[in-house]
Amino acid sequence: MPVQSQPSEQSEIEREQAYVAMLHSQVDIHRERLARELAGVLREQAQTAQAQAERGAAVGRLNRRLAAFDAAENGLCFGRLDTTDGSRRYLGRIGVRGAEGEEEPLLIDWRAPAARAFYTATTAAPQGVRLRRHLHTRERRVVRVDDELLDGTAPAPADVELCGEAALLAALRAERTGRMRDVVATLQSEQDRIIRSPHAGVLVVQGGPGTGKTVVALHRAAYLLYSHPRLDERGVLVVGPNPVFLSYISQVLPGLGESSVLLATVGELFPGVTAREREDAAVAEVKGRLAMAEVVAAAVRARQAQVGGPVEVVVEGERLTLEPELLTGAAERALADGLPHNLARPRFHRIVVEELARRMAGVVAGLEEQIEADLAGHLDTAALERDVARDLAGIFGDAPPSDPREHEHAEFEAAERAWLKALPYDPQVRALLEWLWPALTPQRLLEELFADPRGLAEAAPRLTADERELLLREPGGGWSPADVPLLDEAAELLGEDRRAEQARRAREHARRIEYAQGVLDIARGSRAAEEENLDEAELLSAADFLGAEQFADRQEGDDLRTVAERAAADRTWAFGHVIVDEAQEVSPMAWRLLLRRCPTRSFTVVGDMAQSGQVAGALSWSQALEPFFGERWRLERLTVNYRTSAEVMSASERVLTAIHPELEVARAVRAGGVRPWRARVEEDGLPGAVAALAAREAAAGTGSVAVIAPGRDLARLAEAVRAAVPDASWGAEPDLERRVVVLTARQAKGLEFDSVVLADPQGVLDGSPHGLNDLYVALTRATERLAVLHPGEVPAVLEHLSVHP
Ligand SMILES: Nc1ncnc2c1ncn2[C@@H]1O[C@H](COP(=O)(O)OP(=O)(O)OP(=O)(O)O)[C@@H](O)[C@H]1O
Repeated sequence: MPVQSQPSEQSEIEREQAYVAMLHSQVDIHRERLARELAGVLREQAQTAQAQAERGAAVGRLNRRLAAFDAAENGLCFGRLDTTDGSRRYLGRIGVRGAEGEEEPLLIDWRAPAARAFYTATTAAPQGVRLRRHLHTRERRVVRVDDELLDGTAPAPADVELCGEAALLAALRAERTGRMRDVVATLQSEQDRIIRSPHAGVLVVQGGPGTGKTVVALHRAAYLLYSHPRLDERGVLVVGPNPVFLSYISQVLPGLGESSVLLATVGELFPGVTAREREDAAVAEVKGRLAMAEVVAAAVRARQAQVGGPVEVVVEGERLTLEPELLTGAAERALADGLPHNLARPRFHRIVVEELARRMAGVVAGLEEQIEADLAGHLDTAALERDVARDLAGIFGDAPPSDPREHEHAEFEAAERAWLKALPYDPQVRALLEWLWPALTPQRLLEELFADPRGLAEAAPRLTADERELLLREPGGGWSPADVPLLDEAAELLGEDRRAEQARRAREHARRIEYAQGVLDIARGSRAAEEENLDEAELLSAADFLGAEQFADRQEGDDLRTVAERAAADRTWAFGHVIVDEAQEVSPMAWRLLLRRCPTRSFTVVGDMAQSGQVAGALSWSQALEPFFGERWRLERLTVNYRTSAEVMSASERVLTAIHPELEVARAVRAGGVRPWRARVEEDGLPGAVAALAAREAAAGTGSVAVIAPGRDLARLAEAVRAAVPDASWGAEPDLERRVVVLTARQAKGLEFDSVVLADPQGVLDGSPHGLNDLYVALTRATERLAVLHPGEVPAVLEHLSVHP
């Protein structure tokens, strides 16, 4: 272990205080300048659409920079590196430049290459670093410094070396608040390597509980946004397993000054749909299977003129028959360029209307012919007329008269054109076209599919009858998170016919121009009236600068939403990078959705296969990712557990072995905590015992307490806990900032608490086919204390815990 020297002299702290104070005043100057610049841009008149877009971009950029300055207010500067060549660098949450002309920055951003040694220099490989100093600050005050000398005077440790061990352990010992914090000051070398790995391609990070996978994922988002400034425009998507988890991590990126990041569950990624319906894990599992892509595609195909026999329509009393082959041919032509359903629809309709028009024109021509033929039976006047005309032409040398068939053809074409115009308004024809090829929204397609046992059987022949039964439901019941990837799949295949919307916008725009013209005319009119009394300068008005169109554009206003807000509202938004946390939870159908959100396939995927709670969860990363990325992904591992004490980790060891004998338990950095224990309680006494223990834990310290229990028993236990601790929180979206929360293992995924009371481990095991994984998640949430209360026998995997006296 490197030497941890605690400079006793107050003077060291004072010295650093002076530097930190100077940094803050410099930041204040920059901030003021930025605020002035922003106010100036907001005052500017953007007169064209392009200028408006540029103004919007400038406002976004300045706002982001101001947010970064604000976020850096706490912990602005947290480190110092002294090198063997005598130079010194300060590191912080943002970079701070000195006065004009000064080359060296006053503070180096933690993401800059020059900051890297702070996270990676070790006694064995000091990289020219002599001293690494951690500065602990409270608001703008320096309260402590921790030093490590890497100059070779200390022996290299035999085990893995921690960077800034004192600062790290202090961070890990701090009580949990219900919100994750950033750890820029104490990132470890293996984490740093992953955070800075190249942006392109797919990076998979496997690590046991508490190894900092979430920490790495979020700091990587901040790193990528810093080192690839263009990413700011497309934004980064961070996907988490549930809203509770997202609220737990929600402060980290804003705290790092990054706002171009959208945090969402997969269920939140279809704008306009709130997927809150709960459903059985078995139903969600079927919906998540890759085979569902084919089911949705078949359901769409079934709505594209798939008829069992000839189709008839009556127009003006005429019965016309369309053969199935004709309709199939029309469908193929409509889809020829790979158009989605709703965009191919007008084409299909046109082809069918053309056919009907041709037939109607033919019918009418046929009728005329019939009448003429009847007349000809009496006298062939037409032939006679033709002979006379030919004779006359021979006498006077005229061109021979045109072939009457040409005339008939022209008549036919005119009739056809008339029908082409008229048929789309014929109610019967319209009904037929709508039936053959309806306009579909993803919602309508799925609601109709899931309400129709026959249609579902045809679309999903590879599912068993029982599996199809799981999918059937009444329409109008709302959407579940597992429906969202299906809606997205349907949206891709259906496409959106935006012509109506575009026409509406065009009309609206024209109306605005007309209105603007009126305003300008009034302005000019009133000026003419006042001209005699006013100076030239005072006469300048909107009318002098703007045309009606520009004026109308200005009325429409700028789009000042952040990148994250715009991305959240747009299903087709392409993110620059996607981070998937707890990725072992992501179903194949959800992967397809995520791939669409990032066509460049730039992904960071973090998770732990041992914590998979999916019924048909993938057993390995290869199995999970191969269908989407093939072999094109890199695997990194995190091996050190920062959350859980060695004692708590060893309590969960047998569970891990039962799940995946080949997975190694992550090495815990902290030992010497409280030993986990178990106690048997009477079945009836479980709620009372859980409540009493939760109340005791809450009273014992200031840290957070979680009761983790099987879903089927959650309400009963939560009520008992609330009787003892009235402000305890539970439910669909529990408030993590309360001292005591009651959760299922599924809800607790990714979270951590100072103390965990696990109620009824057998119930957790029995609650899902992946009960062992859920139990593993529950056990590994504790940072300090873990107690297990079991009604009846203890599950074998927990037998080794010491029994509470
Ligand atoms: N370098 C670090 N410095 C300080 N704290 C750290 C560091 N790395 C991780 N931690 C802390 O360890 C805890 C666990 O981190 P995190 O939640 O990222 O782990 P995880 O691998 O995602 O865990 P799980 O799989 O159980 O969800 C958090 O409190 C985090 O702040």
